Amino acid sequence: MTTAVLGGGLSGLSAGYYLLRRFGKPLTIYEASPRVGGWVRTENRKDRNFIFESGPRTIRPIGVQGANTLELVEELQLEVTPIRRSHVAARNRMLYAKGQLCMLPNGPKGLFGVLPPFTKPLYKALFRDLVTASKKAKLEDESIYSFAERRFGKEIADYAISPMICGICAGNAREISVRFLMEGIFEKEQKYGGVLKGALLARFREKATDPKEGLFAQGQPKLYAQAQQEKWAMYGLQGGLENLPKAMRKYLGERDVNVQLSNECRNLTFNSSGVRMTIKDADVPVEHVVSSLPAYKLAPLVKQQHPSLSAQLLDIPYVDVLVVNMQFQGKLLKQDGFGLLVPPVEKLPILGVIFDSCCFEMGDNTVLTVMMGGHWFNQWFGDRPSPKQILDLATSHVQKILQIREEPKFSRVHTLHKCIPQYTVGHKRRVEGIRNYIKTYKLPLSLCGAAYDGVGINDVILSARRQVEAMPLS
Ligand SMILES: Cc1cc2nc3c(=O)[nH]c(=O)nc-3n(C[C@H](O)[C@H](O)[C@H](O)COP(=O)(O)OP(=O)(O)OC[C@H]3O[C@@H](n4cnc5c(N)ncnc54)[C@H](O)[C@@H]3O)c2cc1C
Ligand SMILES: C=CC1=C(C)c2cc3[nH]c(cc4nc(cc5[nH]c(cc1n2)c(C)c5CCC(=O)O)C(CCC(=O)O)=C4C)c(C)c3C=C
Repeated sequence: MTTAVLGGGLSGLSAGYYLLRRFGKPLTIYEASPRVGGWVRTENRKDRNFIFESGPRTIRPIGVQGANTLELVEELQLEVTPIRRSHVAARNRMLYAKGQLCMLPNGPKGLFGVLPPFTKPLYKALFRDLVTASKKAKLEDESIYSFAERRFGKEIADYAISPMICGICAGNAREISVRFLMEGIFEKEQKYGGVLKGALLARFREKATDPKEGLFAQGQPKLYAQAQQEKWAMYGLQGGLENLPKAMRKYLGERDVNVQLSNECRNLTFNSSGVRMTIKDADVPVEHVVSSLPAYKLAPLVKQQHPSLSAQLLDIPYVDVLVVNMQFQGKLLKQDGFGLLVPPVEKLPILGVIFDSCCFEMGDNTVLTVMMGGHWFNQWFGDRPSPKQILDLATSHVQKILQIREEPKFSRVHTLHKCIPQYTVGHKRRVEGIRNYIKTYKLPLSLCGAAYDGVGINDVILSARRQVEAMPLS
């Protein structure tokens, strides 16, 4: 079967990897830009011993998705930098709220004291869940904010859940589906009438299944076993995360997979023998296409023949994020940790700050990444400030919150346009609708990537694998 992949981000490269494994060649990956990696981008300042990441920097080694990525990392022989659960970056996560830096609890003891910004011990929120009956009418979906408020109260929704949503999709918890992060918890709550009740009763009443079953023919990946044994909370890659797409490109290239850079796909026409792709201005026929493109980029390609599919794809919204990387000379942080998030109720123009030089060894440097915008991009940055204004805003907030007097020695400002999809209420149904359309019209098209099955690195790699494995063999 002749296959093509659209997009050379992590999901497209993964689709290439799994297609090669399942179907062999011929296989071509078309990438619009002159590089692979999509949002994964590292600036490695070897001369000064620090790294700037404008996209992701860590991966979680958890669950089936985590094991799957580690299998790939092992196959590519990449050098990982584990962050163990005992590491300060895994233990210390902070909020900036009510004018102060607040450490989030990192163990059961933290449930019993009153920890700012919360005004009551957290066990009371759990008690509330235990004694609050669920609504009689079962819900298909709701926002993660309304779920958290309903079960645990407004304070948890404002100061725990809302910042967490900012730190994963730069989104507004009042719009994001509870199924995005808490599908299992939500379903048990609906079934058993409470989160704690659900967790306890499901233990006795439901048979546990191993979601990894069937995924690893030769047993679970060695690196995954090592991560579990050594209690990794997350990991990065030596030299930065961009080494992952670079290594994938090299691996595919060495096996004669054609990775065509600066080759944008401009149209797709489906016919009885497959698909005709318009790549730049040339017509290229293939039997099956795997698209890893953001949904809003795929929409115009199918609009002519399938306007309804195109409209459904456009129903998946995206947000813009501003990323400001800064390097300071010397160790300047008073409190080490992964970083801080700013709850949206604080109404500040920053979403949070990541303490890169605490997560990874960067010599005598303090490296920070400030993230801004997301759901609130237009509210704060609608009049398109200059990079200098953005840098000044980020610097002044870092100086105030972290009590740093210095100016950054090096900095970078990136505007990431439509970089992260928003799984708003009803997302799961929306994706089912899109995939059902493709099935009904028997289109030789598979969809993977951040738009559909999860926004993290692990999710997009597994999404590619599952889509390739679901393709018919001929
Ligand atoms: C600021 C930020 C921080 C993040 N942090 C983390 C983190 O810490 N951990 C984590 O797990 N995940 C993180 N993520 C998420 C992670 O980066 C994404 O899950 C992942 O990069 C998405 O990969 P993708 O291949 O699905 O999409 P993309 O990276 O968007 O790749 C799509 C590719 O398609 C190409 N393309 C577009 N149109 C066309 C066309 N018409 N023809 C051909 N090619 C085209 C694009 O140029 C691009 O290369 C973060 C994301 C952002 C934005
Ligand atoms: C502490 C500050 C953080 C900021 C600021 C932040 C911004 C930010 N993150 C994403 C996208 C993702 N982040 C992911 C993981 C992740 N992010 C943080 C913290 C901040 N993120 C942490 C501690 C983690 C690790 C998760 C954990 O261990 O609990 C992920 C992957 C999620 C997954 O399922 O693995 C994504 C995706 C954006 C877009 C963003 C911009 C504001």
